[in-house]
Amino acid sequence: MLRKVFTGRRWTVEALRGVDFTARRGSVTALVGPNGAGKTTLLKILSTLILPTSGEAYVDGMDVVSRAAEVRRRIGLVTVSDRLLYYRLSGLENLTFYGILYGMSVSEARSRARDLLEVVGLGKWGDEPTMHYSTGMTRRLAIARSLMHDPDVILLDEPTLGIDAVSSRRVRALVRSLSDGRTVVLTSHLMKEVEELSDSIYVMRAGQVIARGSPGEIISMAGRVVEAVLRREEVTPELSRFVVRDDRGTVLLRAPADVVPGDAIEVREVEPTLEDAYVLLAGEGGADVRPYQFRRGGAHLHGGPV
Ligand SMILES: Nc1ncnc2c1ncn2[C@@H]1O[C@H](COP(=O)(O)OP(=O)(O)OP(=O)(O)O)[C@@H](O)[C@H]1O
Repeated sequence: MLRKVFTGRRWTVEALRGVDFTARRGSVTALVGPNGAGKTTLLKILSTLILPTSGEAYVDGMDVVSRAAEVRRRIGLVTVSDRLLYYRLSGLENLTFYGILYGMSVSEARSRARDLLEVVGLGKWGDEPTMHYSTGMTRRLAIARSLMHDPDVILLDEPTLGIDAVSSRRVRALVRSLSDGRTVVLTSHLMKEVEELSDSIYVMRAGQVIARGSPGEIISMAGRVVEAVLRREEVTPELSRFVVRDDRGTVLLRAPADVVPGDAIEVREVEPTLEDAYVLLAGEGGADVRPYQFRRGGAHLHGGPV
């Protein structure tokens, strides 16, 4: 069970309170949860950027603490704030530079960089300084960079944050293709994206995993879901997280059937979505949901026990 406590002189934050995590090769695993749930902290531990306070984490069966250097060689990390690109350099030069840092010869690095620019759909832009790239293009270049050393594991923190719908589609298609033979772990707040992309989902809240399963399994945790129109005064604080539209006087909810009051103005059963399950699990009161049972302690990225 992984724990991570951040401490200052006068404060302590328990970012991970005993998390058990396994991601499999050839699949996309998503970490979802409200702000502060501990998703990024978990990614940082898996990528050896920070040390766990206690517990173990493995990548390909290797302990991220005692074998950090080997783990790093097997991991590609893509984060939201990309300060690792040199804006005056072209996409090709940026990638080549990283290839050289990974020990490749200049020609080897340049050739791999050219190939990867094609993979991420930036072939035509390779010679353009990256300061001219859009946010979506920069994100794709960051993904290409994370692939330079051909890692087995790709960790992506909010890969489509801040990019437009068309670019997001390209990034999602790219992420999906990355899982071919690799282990992909991503965080996202977009439940549609998670539903579309992932094979396995961990729902985190306040440093703990409160549910995990395939998208279908997580969706089924929402039970029967209805859309209901209520008078505004009927919306209790417990119901407020289910509100999807607030017109004057009446309010539209999407909620589990059993929480909707019997005297609702209108009730209609709908197909549950991942977002419905997420709102139920991770929203206020989500802590009431009992955590699922886990088989082994620690965190594993493929190769670990299942
Ligand atoms: N370096 C740090 N020093 C102190 N506290 C930190 C540090 N990094 C994270 N935390 C705290 O740990 C908790 C978990 O943060 P984390 O960034 O892992 O959450 P998250 O699930 O990724 O959230 P978000 O969705 O907002 O990215 C938060 O309370 C955060 O404030």
